[in-house]
Amino acid sequence: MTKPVFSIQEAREADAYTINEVGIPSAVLMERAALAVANELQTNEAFDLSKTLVVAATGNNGGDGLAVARLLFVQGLDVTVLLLGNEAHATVETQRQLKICRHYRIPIVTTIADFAAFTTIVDGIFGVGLARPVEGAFAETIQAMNASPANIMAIDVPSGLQADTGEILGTAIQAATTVTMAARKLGFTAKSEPNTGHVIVADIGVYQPH
Ligand SMILES: NC(=O)C1=CN([C@@H]2O[C@H](COP(=O)(O)OP(=O)(O)OC[C@H]3O[C@@H](n4cnc5c(N)ncnc54)[C@H](O)[C@@H]3O)[C@@H](O)[C@H]2O)[C@H](O)CC1
Ligand SMILES: [K+]
Repeated sequence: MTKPVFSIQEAREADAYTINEVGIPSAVLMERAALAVANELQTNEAFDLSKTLVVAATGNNGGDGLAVARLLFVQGLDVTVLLLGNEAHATVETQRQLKICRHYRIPIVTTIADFAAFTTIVDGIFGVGLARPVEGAFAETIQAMNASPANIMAIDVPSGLQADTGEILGTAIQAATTVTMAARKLGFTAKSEPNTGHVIVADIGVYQPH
């Protein structure tokens, strides 16, 4: 039986158990995570998908974001990817998703002049891997995303929120909706509602060891 709320540790253990013991490839988990996010974007009327920006960093949260961008793109939707961080540091799964986005020639940029030009923004910057206060270009990007009129969809954790404590590490995304994988996170309390927005738990086939 899987607990309804995970700590970061439990999320990582469940992820590792599913991949290494159950044998479901991490790429499958990433695809299921992306499908859950893309489905919510396409069925929730709060999200106007006329012009979507997916902001991705180089961890697996970014990989989820890149897969979301591709899923929207193949539906004929107008999608742009803003890639943050050093691509050379990207995880294996995120490198795979970058390659797929490039196959489809999805626009991938490293700067955005006007975030207000977008009707929906997807936050694929940091998930449970947030390890220190957000600074520099990452902080500026989060602040520009929050300042835009677009509704924000956060993937797994609103970036900048510490998923165990609900603490804001420097600055954090203010999402309309967060689609979180496998279980709510400990830090998703009433106090962090301005950052998480409405929380949806996606069953992506990740369960705790039993
Ligand atoms: N739970 C599941 O079963 C699944 C989760 N998925 C997604 O994977 C992320 C976790 O991915 P991970 O690579 O561990 O880390 P993140 O992408 O969250 O980000 C960490 C990344 O960013 C760097 N970093 C951390 N803090 C900072 C900072 N303050 N400034 C700059 N850079 C920072 C760090 O070095 C890492 O590179 C999870 O949230 C889900 O979205 C799977 O895709 C599907 C299954
Ligand atoms: K995120």
